[in-house]
Amino acid sequence: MQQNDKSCGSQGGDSPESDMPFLVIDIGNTRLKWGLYAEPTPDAQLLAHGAVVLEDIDGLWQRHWRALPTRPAAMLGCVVAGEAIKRRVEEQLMQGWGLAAHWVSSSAQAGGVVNGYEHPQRLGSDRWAAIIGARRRAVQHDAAKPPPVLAVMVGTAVTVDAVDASGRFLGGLILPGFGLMYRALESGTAGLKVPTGEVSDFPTNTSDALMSGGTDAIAGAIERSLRRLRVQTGREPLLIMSGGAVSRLSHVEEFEATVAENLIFEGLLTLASEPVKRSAA
Ligand SMILES: Nc1ncnc2c1ncn2[C@@H]1O[C@H](COP(=O)(O)OP(=O)(O)O)[C@@H](O)[C@H]1O
Ligand SMILES: CC(C)(COP(=O)(O)O)[C@@H](O)C(=O)NCCC(=O)O
Ligand SMILES: [K+]
Repeated sequence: MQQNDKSCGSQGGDSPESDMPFLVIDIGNTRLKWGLYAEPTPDAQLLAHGAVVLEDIDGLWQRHWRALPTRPAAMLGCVVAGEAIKRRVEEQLMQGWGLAAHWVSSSAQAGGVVNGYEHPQRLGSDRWAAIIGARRRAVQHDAAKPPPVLAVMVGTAVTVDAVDASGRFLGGLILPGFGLMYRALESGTAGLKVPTGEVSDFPTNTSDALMSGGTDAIAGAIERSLRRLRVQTGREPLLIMSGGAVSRLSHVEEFEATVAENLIFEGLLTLASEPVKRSAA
């Protein structure tokens, strides 16, 4: 997993000269993740990447970006954290590189996906990017007959989003992530503390019971969505998972998942590579 450090910046091997180095940014409710790619295409080489918790957002330029040998020529991001956080990132991009920020808004159709949300613009833009990244992987999997795909993001919240074989986003679930579940249990009860337990089928102590309960809540939601998508489409869906806490599901044996560490980046690059109108916010 590449993005689990509290605040890490790293530079990948060789940095080939590129006409159009491209920065992608995903600002969630816990962390900002960034990636610098050689060009704005989905198969571009990842030159450098990092993550920072939102409390440390003001150190992005000093601690992550200032020392990069390659200057991005443009950027595209998605942000579901508040307006204030977005501004602080925009300021650093502008002051450091003179770079104007461009942010994805969810739309009725983009990147090969038709958005089935009742109000397409209200879909979280991070979900939209992940859905577009997942659909691209389904097309890559079988270009002639792409399978339906379930895009699961395990971050602050967990989202489970279904795309059918034609590339239509059918809808999806939002549930609390591991941290939110455990904090809710801790603050809502007198006797529970955040667990460091093990997952087991029939837990026999409090820590294991909490750890297993949280894992089963999320794994169960995935299993149910997977089953519904299978029934609705009559085909075996692809299951693609990503997000900072995705490794907590790695031992779940009930389903076979592909972990795509940079699923949101893949979606952002897909969007960047197609000529569409975007608002410079
Ligand atoms: N260093 C870290 N700091 C904070 N959360 C981390 C860290 N490493 C892993 N995590 C886990 O990843 C989750 C955040 O994942 P992420 O995908 O960055 O969320 P978001 O996109 O909502 O900000 C946290 O809830 C936590 O479970
Ligand atoms: C569901 C989310 C909170 C997930 O946020 P995250 O866990 O990535 O921080 C975010 O995508 C969001 O605020 N969505 C808007 C509501 C919606 O998608 O319906
Ligand atoms: K996210």
